[in-house]
Amino acid sequence: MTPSRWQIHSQHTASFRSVAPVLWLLTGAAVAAWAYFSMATPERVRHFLVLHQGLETLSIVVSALVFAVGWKAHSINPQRNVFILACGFLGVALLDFSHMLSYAGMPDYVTANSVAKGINFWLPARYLVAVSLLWALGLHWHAPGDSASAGPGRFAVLALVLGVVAAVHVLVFWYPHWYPETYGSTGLTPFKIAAEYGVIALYAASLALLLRLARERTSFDVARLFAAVWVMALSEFFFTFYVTATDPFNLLGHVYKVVGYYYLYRAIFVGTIEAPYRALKQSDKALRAVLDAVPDLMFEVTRGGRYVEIHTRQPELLLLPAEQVLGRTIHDILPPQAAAVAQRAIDAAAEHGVARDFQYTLDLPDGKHWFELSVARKVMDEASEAHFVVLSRDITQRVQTLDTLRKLRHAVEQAPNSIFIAGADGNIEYVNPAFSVTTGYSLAEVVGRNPRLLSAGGTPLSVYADLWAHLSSGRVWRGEFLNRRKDGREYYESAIISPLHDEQGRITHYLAVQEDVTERKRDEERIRKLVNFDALTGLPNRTMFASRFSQALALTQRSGQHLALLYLDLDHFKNVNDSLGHQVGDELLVEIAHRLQLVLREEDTVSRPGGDEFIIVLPLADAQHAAHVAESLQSEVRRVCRLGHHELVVTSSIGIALYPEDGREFETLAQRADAAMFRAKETGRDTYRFFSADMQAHSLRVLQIENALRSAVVQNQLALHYQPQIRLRDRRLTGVEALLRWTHPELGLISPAEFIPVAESSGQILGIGEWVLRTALAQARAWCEAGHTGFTVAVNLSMVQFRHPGLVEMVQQALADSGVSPQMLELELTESIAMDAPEKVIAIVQQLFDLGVQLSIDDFGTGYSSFSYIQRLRVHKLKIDQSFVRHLGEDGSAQHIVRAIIGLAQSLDLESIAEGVETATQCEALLSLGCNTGQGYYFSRPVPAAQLDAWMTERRVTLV
Ligand SMILES: Nc1nc2c(ncn2[C@@H]2O[C@H](COP(=O)(O)O[C@H]3[C@@H](O)[C@H](n4cnc5c(=O)[nH]c(N)nc54)O[C@@H]3COP(=O)(O)O)[C@@H](O)[C@H]2O)c(=O)[nH]1
Repeated sequence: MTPSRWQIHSQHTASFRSVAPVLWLLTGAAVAAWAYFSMATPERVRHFLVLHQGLETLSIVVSALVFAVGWKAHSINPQRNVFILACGFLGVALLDFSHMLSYAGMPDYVTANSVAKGINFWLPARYLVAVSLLWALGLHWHAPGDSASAGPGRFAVLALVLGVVAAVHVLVFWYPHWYPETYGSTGLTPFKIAAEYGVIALYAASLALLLRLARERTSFDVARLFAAVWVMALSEFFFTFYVTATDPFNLLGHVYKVVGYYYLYRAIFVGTIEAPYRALKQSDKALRAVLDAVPDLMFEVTRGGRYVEIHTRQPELLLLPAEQVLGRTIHDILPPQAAAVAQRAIDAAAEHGVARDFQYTLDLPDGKHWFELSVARKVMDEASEAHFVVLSRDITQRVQTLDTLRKLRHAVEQAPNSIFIAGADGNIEYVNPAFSVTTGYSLAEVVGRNPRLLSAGGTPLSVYADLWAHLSSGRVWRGEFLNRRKDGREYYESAIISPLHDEQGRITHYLAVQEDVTERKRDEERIRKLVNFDALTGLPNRTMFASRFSQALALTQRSGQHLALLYLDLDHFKNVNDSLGHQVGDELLVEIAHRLQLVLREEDTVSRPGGDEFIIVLPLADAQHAAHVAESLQSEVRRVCRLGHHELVVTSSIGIALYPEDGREFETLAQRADAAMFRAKETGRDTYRFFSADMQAHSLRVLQIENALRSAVVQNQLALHYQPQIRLRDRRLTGVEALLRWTHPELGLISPAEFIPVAESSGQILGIGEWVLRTALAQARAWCEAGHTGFTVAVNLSMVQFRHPGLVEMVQQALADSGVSPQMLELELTESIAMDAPEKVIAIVQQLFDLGVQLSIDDFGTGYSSFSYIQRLRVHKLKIDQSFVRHLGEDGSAQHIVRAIIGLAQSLDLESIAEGVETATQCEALLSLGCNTGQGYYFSRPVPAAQLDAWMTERRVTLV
């Protein structure tokens, strides 16, 4: 900061403060003395001469000291100002000495003494002081230690001063008349007074220079010099007042002169002697502080490693106390390995001047420490033995930190996750190898670039907004980006980005740890699809459909409208599977699923709960809309499907249930749509049906039967009736068919056509079927034992029984248990059984055949079995379905079918039997067509075994 015009530099403030009181006092005293002695004629001072001589001697001594100090200081701190003052004061001392010897009252000094002679030496002395001061102050003051600026040398100045002094002496001794009169009979002459004022004027000029210098930093004590000049100026005033040479003004002037000289001496002494020493002390202190601040162990050793000096602030790092180390060598103190390293460092320093980075370890009480040596040869004179300054730095923490950093670097470089570090400006500064592997960009390619170069453009802007909101507030961000590799491939990356802070808490970098999660996302998507979608068709599965249904229901409920649930089942899909294989069946399902979706709106959902069934929810749909959609779906399904080289036409049956009329929750609506779909099947297929009240009643009835059936066997509610099978040619009895009858105490007689399907769907048919077989065999045994043989007892096998793996064993066991000959047992398989899994069926039929039982295919003509397939089935009879027999005689087509079946049986060498024969016409027609056997009400209704005996007797039916 630049001080204001009059402001004293801070360097001088304290010094000025210390001299100010003295100056005020002396000035005040001078004014007071002047006032006091001016009022009355001052009296002569007693013993003036003694006092004068004493004061002069004092001032001569001080002047001599100024010279001595100033002259001698030149060798320490050469300053021209100082030696000018010193030389000046030598002259002053000599002139004052002559002034003292010339004083009146003293023995004559070369020539006769007088007051005037004393003044003649006095005045040149004063001018010499004033001029020396002005000259010295006018020069630039150098800092201690600087060499003197160019100009006359100190001997030249000394010679000049001595010359002036000599000239003054010559003038005063031998040419006093050249000198104007300075003292007369009335005291001081005007010349003398004017000369004194001239000195005062020179002092004033010096004071002005000093005030100017006080505003700057200087190498000398401005305040004391100012005090010296000020007091000397006061002294000069006294010398203008006195009348007689012995009055008080004269004495006071000498006193002030001595004080002034003292201040001058102090200023010179402080500036030249004290200041350099103080500076030296200061620098020594600073050096020591620097040494103390050095954190390292510092040794001075010889070439051989002998310790000469030790300096440390951490004595605990020394292996021994310093006093025990000094005088010994590194080989005495350090372990051999460390000593060898230290010696190598010293040798290297001896050769090159400096040696660095020599490391060794020491086992200290608190563990292993690493030290690093720096050695420098100490510059000494040639003759002395070479010394070396050794700095031993404990780098344990640095080594450990470097070790940690190395591990961290390896961890980052070998991390499987891609990592990058960006600066505060967001530009990349570092990427690890995994980053390059993932992105395809090398470190050099991305350094200085913004990470947005990876963006594939698909990440929502809100993700970036959230990212920067987190980072700018110093928080960690976790999220996902859709990025693009260098080769253009897109990938998903999950990222954790953290801001890195410096000690002041400012964000300096960003650290991103990222992972390519593309595969994981694909897996998740696959799992999501597996969990929620049908693997074959890609349609929502049951779980997903339930969720979509809930949404649709909620939407419908909010709007107060209707919702439709449709159950669609493909008609005779099984035939496709069986005849063309499951591959084609699957392709057909995929195609149908696709077609269904084409018909539906975006808000509609279709699902495949299994097999060839599809369930569809239509939110905000009334009956009319549902019917319209059902028709569209059916016509879309009905279109020809081209699957490979196959051309298929399939139809579908649809059941429809409406919310809220038919139910309020999914289960109820699904059950009712299913019931409606069955009704559609029953009513000829390729149609749709809405759920109705009678279907509801039917469902309840099914439930009732299912429950009641569970106790039917144990409660003895079941019975078998037998219907005769008559050979048409001779009306002989060839067999009987066992037909199940169930009489429930409350529900009454229930037809097997009603309860057998319920027993099948509830799984109870297995137990019931076995009961039928064993009961029929028991009856057969009874007939055998009664002598009625030569006919078969036919038992119906349900599809569920046939599929059961233990069927053959069960039949075998029942036969064995009954003791009935297998030939007497006939098992009726429906044509639909025969169509199920052909190879498996052929195998089971073969096993049953091998048991020796008779086998017939029931309801023949209603299925789709081919000639080649029937040929491979080891059966004995084809049983013509009663629907064809019923229309014999009235319907030409029925006759053709019956003829065809009989022809097929004949060609395969099988028996043919017609069921449902109710009239003689039918009987005749069958006979004429070549049918072997008939069964029907025309011969007999199914009757209990006891009645059958009576019937045989009554109708005189004979056994074969
Ligand atoms: N798995 C089992 N199925 C069985 C068993 N018992 C019967 N059934 C099957 O139930 C269906 C209905 O049987 P049912 O009411 O007994 O009807 C049979 C005859 O009564 C009836 N029939 C016989 N003759 C005539 C006739 O002249 N007119 C006429 N309208 N109906 C007649 O036909 C049924 C015989 O059927 P089928 O077995 O195909 O020969 C029926 O499908 C039975 O198979 C059983 O124990 N197990």
